[in-house]
Amino acid sequence: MKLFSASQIREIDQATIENEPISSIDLVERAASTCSDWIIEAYDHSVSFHVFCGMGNNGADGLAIARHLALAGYSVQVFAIAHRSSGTSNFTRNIERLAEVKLDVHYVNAKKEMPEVDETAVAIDAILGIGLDKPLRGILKDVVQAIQEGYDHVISIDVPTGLPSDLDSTIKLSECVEATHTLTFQFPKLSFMVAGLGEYTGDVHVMDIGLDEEKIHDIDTPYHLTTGYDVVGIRQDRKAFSHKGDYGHALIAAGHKGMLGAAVLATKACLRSGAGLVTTHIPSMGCDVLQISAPEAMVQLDHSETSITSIPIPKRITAVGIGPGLGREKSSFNALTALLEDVQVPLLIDADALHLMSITDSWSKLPANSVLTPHAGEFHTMTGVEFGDSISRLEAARRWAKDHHCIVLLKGAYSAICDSSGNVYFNGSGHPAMAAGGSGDVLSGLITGLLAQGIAPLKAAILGAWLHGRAGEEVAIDRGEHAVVASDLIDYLS
Ligand SMILES: NC(=O)C1=CN([C@@H]2O[C@H](COP(=O)(O)OP(=O)(O)OC[C@H]3O[C@@H](n4cnc5c(N)ncnc54)[C@H](O)[C@@H]3O)[C@@H](O)[C@H]2O)[C@@H](O)CC1
Ligand SMILES: Nc1ncnc2c1ncn2[C@@H]1O[C@H](COP(=O)(O)OP(=O)(O)O)[C@@H](O)[C@H]1O
Ligand SMILES: [K+]
Repeated sequence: MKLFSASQIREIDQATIENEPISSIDLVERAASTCSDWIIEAYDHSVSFHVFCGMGNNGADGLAIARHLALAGYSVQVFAIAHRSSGTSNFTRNIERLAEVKLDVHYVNAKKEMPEVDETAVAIDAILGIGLDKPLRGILKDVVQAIQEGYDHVISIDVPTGLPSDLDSTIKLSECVEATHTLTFQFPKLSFMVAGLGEYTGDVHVMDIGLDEEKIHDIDTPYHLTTGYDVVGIRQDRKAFSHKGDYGHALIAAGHKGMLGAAVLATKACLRSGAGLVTTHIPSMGCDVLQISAPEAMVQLDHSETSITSIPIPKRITAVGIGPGLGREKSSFNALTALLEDVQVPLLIDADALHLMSITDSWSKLPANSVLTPHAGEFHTMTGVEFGDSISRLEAARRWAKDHHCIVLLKGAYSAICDSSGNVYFNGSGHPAMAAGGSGDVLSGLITGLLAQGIAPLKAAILGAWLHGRAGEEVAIDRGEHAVVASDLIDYLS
């Protein structure tokens, strides 16, 4: 799915109005009825809705939603926030239409005019959407604060009020509605994808409002969100007369004393990727551990008992993954450097291997099209980008992928897969249950196995991240989000 900036979304809105054709007021009506349908499905009549509306089109959506909910028999109160002297024509027309359901509008000019809140009240935030063009001040700031303080449950329409939609917005986040649900029109907004901003949306629900498909197709954007639809066909169905040799042979180089579990996790995930054969190179002390926990894998033992010191590449290997639990010893660095010179097949670099390359500044040796899978900490070591600044981190990852002709899979809640042409594919699956040690080892084993099957590096990264996240979602349902460990993810790979 393509993701767009606020100005591109306006262009698509406009194209819809002109080409369908549909009037702006009818488009607002369509947007509002998709939201009210969703709300009616999700809430019974024991709740009462306090609908807060700005004076632009987001507010117009709110007024129309209020009308639909009143028609459906809900208790509804409507509050218009007087942040400017007059509303848009869509706003004014929807104010008039409230008379059809005998709803009054309460204009809020000061915080003290906010309603009393009881435990049945659910706030609907239709104050500002993609039109946010400056930080909230005055009455807007006060109202957002009052919503934050007063309501446990908030449904934001399109965008939580106060949240910039774009990644390059110059508006510093100050006051912002923290939504329970965000009903967003047609596309999640770019800011939803990054830490520090995405937290404000709560659960995101995409409302299809039938925007112009041709325009969506024609407008270029570097940003994409992977959905189940996007990964269909990346991995081919297995052929009836195929054999293991048809599905590649992966080499995993992982583990040192005290971190052999990382090698086990990566190996088991690689086996579950569909790769025909998996060989794991480990320190010799790991032999029994690996053979018992992953009997399907072949083991190649290092001369060293406790760490990896050289990595011969067996014949007919079709992809190599290096890094999980590798350790940071000089001898392992030497093994890594020799591997970089020898390797002729797709390569994935993760974890300690990324660290070793960073502290020795060995990036010039990186083979083109390699897949790197850093988390924020590893990416900080690679580039020096501050840990807390998710937008700069994303930009730096895009630059890095371009400069080094590689794929950077920046891990996080919406992992960002950056390619060498500047595209970013956010991963749309996943669950916070996955925020636990070893999850990343599973991902790197899985992607290595996909590379081994001949899937191109970008597609392997996209599919691997998707399957990994789906496993997290499924296991969180079955085990409960607190009890998930990385091994569980392997059991749920499909
Ligand atoms: N254009 C269309 O036909 C559609 C628009 N839709 C809705 O329209 C919204 C966008 O509408 P608008 O462009 O009217 O913008 P908003 O309703 O988001 O904002 C209204 C106006 O408030 C002002 N404003 C922004 N930030 C402010 C601040 N911090 N302090 C004071 N004033 C501020 C701006 O002048 C802005 O244009 C979308 O988010 C969506 O909810 C949907 O109904 C779908 C169709
Ligand atoms: N809140 C979250 N939501 C979705 N996925 C997450 C979340 N937190 C972590 N993950 C995923 O879990 C994995 C964690 O990887 P990583 O931090 O490298 O773990 P480790 O180093 O312990 O193996 C990544 O793939 C990341 O995308
Ligand atoms: K809003």
